[in-house]
Amino acid sequence: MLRWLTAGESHGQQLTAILEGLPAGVQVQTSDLDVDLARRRLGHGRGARMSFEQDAVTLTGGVRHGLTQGGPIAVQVGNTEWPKWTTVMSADPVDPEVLAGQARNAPLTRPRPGHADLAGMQKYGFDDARPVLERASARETAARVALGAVAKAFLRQALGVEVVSHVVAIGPVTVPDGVLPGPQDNPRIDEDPVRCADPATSEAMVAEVDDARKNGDTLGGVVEVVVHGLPPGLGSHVHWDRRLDSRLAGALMGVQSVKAVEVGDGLETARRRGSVAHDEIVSSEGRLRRVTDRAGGIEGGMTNGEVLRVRAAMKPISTVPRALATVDVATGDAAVAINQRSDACAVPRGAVVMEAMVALTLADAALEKFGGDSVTETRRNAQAYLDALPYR
Ligand SMILES: Cc1cc2nc3c(=O)[nH]c(=O)nc-3n(C[C@H](O)[C@H](O)[C@H](O)COP(=O)(O)O)c2cc1C
Ligand SMILES: C=C(O[C@@H]1CC(C(=O)O)=C[C@@H](OP(=O)(O)O)[C@H]1O)C(=O)O
Repeated sequence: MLRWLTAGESHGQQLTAILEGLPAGVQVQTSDLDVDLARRRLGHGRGARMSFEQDAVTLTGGVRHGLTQGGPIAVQVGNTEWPKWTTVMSADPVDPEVLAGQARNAPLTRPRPGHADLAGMQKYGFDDARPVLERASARETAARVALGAVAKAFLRQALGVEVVSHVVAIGPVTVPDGVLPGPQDNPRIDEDPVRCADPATSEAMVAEVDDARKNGDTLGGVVEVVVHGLPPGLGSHVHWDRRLDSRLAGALMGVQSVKAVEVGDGLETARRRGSVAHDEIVSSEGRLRRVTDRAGGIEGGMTNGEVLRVRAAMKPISTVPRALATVDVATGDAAVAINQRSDACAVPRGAVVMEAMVALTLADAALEKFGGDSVTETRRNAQAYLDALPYR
């Protein structure tokens, strides 16, 4: 079983993450984590913080000389602005007079509709949104992305699996049907500012983000994670919490701002007749293949050996510069919501987070199926299973 945990606040010293249960012998080094962290920082619509944040990452446990050792993998991601926040975010008590002199410590009492502010203040008994937004912030996703890079390395080395993603919608601008990145075609942020695999749509998406920003507004959208090379049989039909689609949906819904998850053609499939909703099976060159992949590579809660496709819909950013109506909870008066530095559209960045969540979930399912204390053992077990499959 693979387990992972994150800790840390958006303006604290650092984020901390632990991944427990990964076999020994996975080749991974700091630069692999850096690559995905850099991808998560970029994308049209990002806010000011992402232009200077360094995501200083350190592997502090579980990896030696570029190889996992079988023990928990520990990662730290430093927050670049920490020196400005040492007092306000101090773990130890601070002299109230010193705190009072800190503008950054002024209580945030005008909760943003759509953010965690108000419900979090009510639930935890705070009269200030600071402690809520510090942990609700998607800053935390940097820690997940660092772990996701490790999970991707495992999937590639054990099973030859590639996890890629692309942006399929920003606001109302949507890619045409049938656009699907191949295993080596992960849209590159240095080539496409919104990581959309269709150039014409990408241009329209950029214009949509510019227009929203100009009007003091924000946008959401949809990302698709595409996984190539999966064997059939990850997950199970036998119990609800072992279904891979259920686990993937939970993992993706666990990302800040995700409000819907679709597997394969998802909602569109619900509108079709059965005769055109499923993926007919044919025998071709000695192998069983599907003519289509409407199911998105999952049937009965298990991978079916086809390309896995899952989509996650992110709502528009709730820190809307054209501030929304709220109530100042300190006075009870009508007010405009907190408006602080923020992304205008985080969808291209969010896609990298979704990749990480899918990679971690699949690595867990792969270890459940094939086990292995070393990656060599996992690979051998997976190969023996594939070799013994009665129908391929
Ligand atoms: C990569 C990423 C970046 C985000 N950036 C911001 C942001 O800059 N400002 C903001 O208000 N919300 C941002 N969000 C969304 C909030 O974190 C999220 O809406 C909030 O935590 C409330 O959770 P909920 O939307 O799931 O209800 C971002 C989300 C993601 C995934
Ligand atoms: C810090 C990140 O995203 C943040 C997510 C976020 C939110 O409310 O979710 C609000 C903003 O935080 P800040 O006020 O510090 O600029 C974003 O920048 C990040 O992705 O690393």
